[in-house]
Amino acid sequence: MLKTTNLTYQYSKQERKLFSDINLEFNSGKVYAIIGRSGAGKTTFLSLLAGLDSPTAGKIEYQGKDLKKIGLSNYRRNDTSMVFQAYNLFDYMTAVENILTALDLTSSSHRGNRAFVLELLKKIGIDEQLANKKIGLLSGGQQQRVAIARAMACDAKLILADEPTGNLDEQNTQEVVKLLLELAHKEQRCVIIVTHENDVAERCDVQIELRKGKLNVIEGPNMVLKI
Ligand SMILES: Nc1ncnc2c1ncn2[C@@H]1O[C@H](COP(=O)(O)OP(=O)(O)OP(=O)(O)O)[C@@H](O)[C@H]1O
Repeated sequence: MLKTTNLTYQYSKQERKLFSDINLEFNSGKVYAIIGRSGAGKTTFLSLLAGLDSPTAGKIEYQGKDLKKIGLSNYRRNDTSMVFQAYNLFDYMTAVENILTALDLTSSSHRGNRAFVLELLKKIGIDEQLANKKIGLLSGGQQQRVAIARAMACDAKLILADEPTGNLDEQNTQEVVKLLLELAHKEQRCVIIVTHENDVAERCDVQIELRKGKLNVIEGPNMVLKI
């Protein structure tokens, strides 16, 4: 679904290359965890996959088409959905309004469908009363679930999340990971997350470790492929 070829990035000519010649494929139906030390370049790597920035060299293809050809803003709008650690929800809107607003920006068949949004929120444990509260009145875990529901509501096949459990307690972390796994396994989406939490990474289908500008792929228990 998403493929990188010789992907290389450096912030500027004066800086060292953060990573180089990364060749990877991401497929639907799986959750990928990008792991590595602080400063290894995880967020930068994710932002390239999300079409927020362009590679210094190499390319990224989505369903066989270069992101440059698709156009980064088209790609972001139609094919991806991002879940940020800081949720990126509008405080002055309710949970339902946040998702309806996000849907308005897409070509989803669910645009304007309040009942659909309420049903989706209910599915992930946000009842109608909570769904109609202003976002600022919800807990961190509830807000993160709303952010995930927003990604679920949009039809994007690719869901990218930067530290989606970064500031959640153990129970909420488990629930959010379960939701992300369901998105991949039940809805055949491709989910790519950055995480520094080992127990979260271990529950994902594939772990990708970014280290010294190269990647190690760990698929399944104890299987390490060096590329
Ligand atoms: N806009 C920028 N300009 C120059 N250098 C940057 C910029 N953003 C990040 N960097 C540097 O690039 C390196 C990788 O940053 P990045 O945020 O991708 O790492 P990370 O692995 O996600 O780290 P963390 O786990 O701490 O969030 C760091 O050394 C960082 O200082």
